[in-house]
Amino acid sequence: MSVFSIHSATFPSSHAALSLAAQAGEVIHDHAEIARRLAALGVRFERWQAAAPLPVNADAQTVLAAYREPLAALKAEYGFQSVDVIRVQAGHPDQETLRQKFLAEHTHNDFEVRFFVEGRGLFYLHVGETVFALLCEQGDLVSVPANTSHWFDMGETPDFTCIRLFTREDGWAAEFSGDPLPASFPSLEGYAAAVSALRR
Ligand SMILES: CSCCC(=O)/C(O)=C/O
Ligand SMILES: [Fe+2]
Ligand code: NI
Repeated sequence: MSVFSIHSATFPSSHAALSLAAQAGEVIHDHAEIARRLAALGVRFERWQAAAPLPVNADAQTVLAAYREPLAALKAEYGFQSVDVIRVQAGHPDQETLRQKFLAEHTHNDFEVRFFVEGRGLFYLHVGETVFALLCEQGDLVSVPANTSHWFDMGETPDFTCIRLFTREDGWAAEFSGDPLPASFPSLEGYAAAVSALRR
């Protein structure tokens, strides 16, 4: 279940799930409603299905082949120049380096498009004084507009595979803000626990 929630950018908690539950302004679970709210921010959020079942831990070529048609449509629509597949699971040799890189607030001068082939991850979008948390899961396609501040948490025990599309040949490039804001927000695990507590 994808989840979208809205916070003040001055959210004071330090990884406290209960305090998130108490302070979250609004938490939305309905995919169509999440998509509608995100569209107002210029974010595209869709649910996709693989044309064929994918073997677990399929290689990049197999993953890209499974989504050939929707990817071709996206490339035609936006002129993407390069595509990659990123898979990070617990025990990945670069797990901590990658986690810290994506946890740092950054922007791209490029439109960021990510499709979750497997697993899950948590995007935080920082727009003005508001932070929007978006828990993405297998099947979710999300775009982040160029120059929108954001960060991403894969969690302490990461498990995700994403297709990433870039409008530049050289792929991932980011500008880091150095803003300490991400440290005051819950991790993927803390966030997931808080939203499931809210549903009980
Ligand atoms: C969810 S794909 C890995 C993270 C990434 O590429 C990115 O740009 C996060 O902001
Ligand atoms: Fe990014
Ligand atoms: Ni800021």
